[in-house]
Amino acid sequence: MEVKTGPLLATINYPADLKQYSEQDLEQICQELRQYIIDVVSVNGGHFGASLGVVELTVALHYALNTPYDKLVWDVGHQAYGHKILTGRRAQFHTNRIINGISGFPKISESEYDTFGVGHSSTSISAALGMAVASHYKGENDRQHVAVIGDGAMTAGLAFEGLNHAGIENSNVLVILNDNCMSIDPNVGALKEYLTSITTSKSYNRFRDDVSHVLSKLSELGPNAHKYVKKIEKSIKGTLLKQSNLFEALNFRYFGPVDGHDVKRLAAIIKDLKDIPGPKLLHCVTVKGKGFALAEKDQTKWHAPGLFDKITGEIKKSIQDKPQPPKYQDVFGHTMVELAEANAKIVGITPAMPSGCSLNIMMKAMPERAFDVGIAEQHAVTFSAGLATQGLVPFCNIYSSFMQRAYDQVIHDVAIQNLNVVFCLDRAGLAGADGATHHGAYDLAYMRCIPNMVVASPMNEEELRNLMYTAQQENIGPFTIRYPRGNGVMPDWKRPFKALEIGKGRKICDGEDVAILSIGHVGNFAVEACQELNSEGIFPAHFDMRFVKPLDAAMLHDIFTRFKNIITIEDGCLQGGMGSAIIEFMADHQYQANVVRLGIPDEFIEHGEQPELWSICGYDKNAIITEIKKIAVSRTTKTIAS
Ligand SMILES: Cc1ncc(C[n+]2csc(CCOP(=O)(O)OP(=O)(O)O)c2C)c(N)n1
Ligand SMILES: CC(=O)[C@@H](O)[C@H](O)COP(=O)(O)O
Ligand SMILES: [Mg+2]
Repeated sequence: MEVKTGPLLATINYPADLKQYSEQDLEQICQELRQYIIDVVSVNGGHFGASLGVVELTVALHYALNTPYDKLVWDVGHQAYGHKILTGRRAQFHTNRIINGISGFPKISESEYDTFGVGHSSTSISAALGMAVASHYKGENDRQHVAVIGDGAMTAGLAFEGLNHAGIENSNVLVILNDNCMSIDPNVGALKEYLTSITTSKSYNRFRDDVSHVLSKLSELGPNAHKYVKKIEKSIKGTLLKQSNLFEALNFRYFGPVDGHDVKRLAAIIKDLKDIPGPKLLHCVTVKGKGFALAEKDQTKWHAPGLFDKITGEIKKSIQDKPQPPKYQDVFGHTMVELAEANAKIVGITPAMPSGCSLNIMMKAMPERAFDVGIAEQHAVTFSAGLATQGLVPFCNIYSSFMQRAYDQVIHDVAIQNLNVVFCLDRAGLAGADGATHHGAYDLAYMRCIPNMVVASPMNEEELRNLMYTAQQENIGPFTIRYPRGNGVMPDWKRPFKALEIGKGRKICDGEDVAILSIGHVGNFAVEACQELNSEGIFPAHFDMRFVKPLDAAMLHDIFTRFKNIITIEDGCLQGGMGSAIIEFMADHQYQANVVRLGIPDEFIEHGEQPELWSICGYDKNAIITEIKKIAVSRTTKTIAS
């Protein structure tokens, strides 16, 4: 949909166009940019509050820096809509996150202004430092390297690894800490409290301002005085400021806190900082959702609100003719409370996704037994391991793609010690509009190869509950349950718990010609496909594997004995996934069958609606029907020929 642009913004396609304007015009440009983001996101969806919060910072950065020569790295990238609009993509912005449209995150292949592909958090400092060191090797010492990182992203270990290294490299790196006290949910942890204290501490700020004031006055005494000032500054920094400021202690020159919505001041400061070599950190204080009152007020809801009426702020619900089944994440959240009420050993852990995974339901009901540990997937896993060593039963809930970051912790801290940690992997499979960075494509493959690990996936809400119930039993070892983004299939999901036999699948329907083996929610696509095929006289058998590890050997022996055509279906990568496990079983037991695997091919799948992506990857209902018809037709042809 075509959306109108304000008069100044209409003239700006690239940062060079921005530079024709005076500092006095920047405020109007910000206002038009903010309005444009509101106009487009309201009809198109996507992340919202974060981009509104950095409008001034975005304009100031592109005004003061010489991008793309200077390197600007956005952390996570969900706040980079303004950046996209100012760097050649205003006309495409209405295609944001839509299939074949532009990505919702910076992406190297999309623009030379997108210096680093993002989506997962806390990579910006390391990436910018890598670029800075490379510039130094190439002799391009006038180049600036800027990492814009939020207070939420700053809580991850990776961000501190970057700071730790940058502090001794003497490279041209400017870290801009965009501090809005928010992650998706309110930010948590001691670092957050520290940032709040330096933002609000009058005595610290007065002391720092006094020091700067005295030093600048001394500098005015002439070039010789400048030398002494540097010496005094060094010794003050070496002692007092270092002791009172975390970033100074890591060898960064710390500037701020500054008002991140004062575009003129920001542009001036960024220009000044260009002349200061070495690692620097500018602490900007901003408001997430700035300029859209409702988004400022309920920042979690407006992180990514979906479509909304930009005048009334009413968030549009998709109109369905019948009540929808619940989201898997909500079944997880409510089931946690039920299980924890009955089992005092259960605790819940999320790395910064309480709303996204619905652990907030447990955090509200039993706050002392549910932990948001910040963006810290590695810590979440090892913290869970520690809890498990003491006999507690941690349910560690992590989005499937974010779990990739904690792989060593899963193996080294949990699986080798055979600890009773339950991993609930949300957003497993193709996640939709967030695209390649967020698809939970690899979990079946990366969990299946770990000794001691049980790997299961529910086909519906009842199975999710029963798997969670089963996993809490004592001495069961590490247990992974993965389920997708979105709704299940059972409006009446709250049924009594039943323990499931580990490694046991179930037959959904018997049939002839071909056996469908599915894992997880995609089994419902197979059910629909079978219904349609039955009406055409084709009767495939269908089995819900439920567990990818251990496999149901008895069921598989029966299947391989009776069927020569097998189709496996999974919402996960084909390489190493469930279909691969079935082929391994076939080879190990010397069966011979024609096995067709449907799932995510060996390539990165872009953004789009989930059904569009399932269709592209060839494992939705229609794709299953097509595959089965190929087999059924070839069987009929063979029968006629013989
Ligand atoms: C490794 C990883 N974990 C979790 C997320 C999910 N996530 C995306 S944005 C976000 C909040 C980031 O907060 P902050 O960096 O402060 O940015 P803000 O939204 O406040 O601008 C989270 C938790 C992610 N993208 N990557
Ligand atoms: C940027 C980011 O990582 C999150 O905001 C993510 O987009 C959330 O995804 P869901 O919408 O599936 O919770
Ligand atoms: Mg934040």
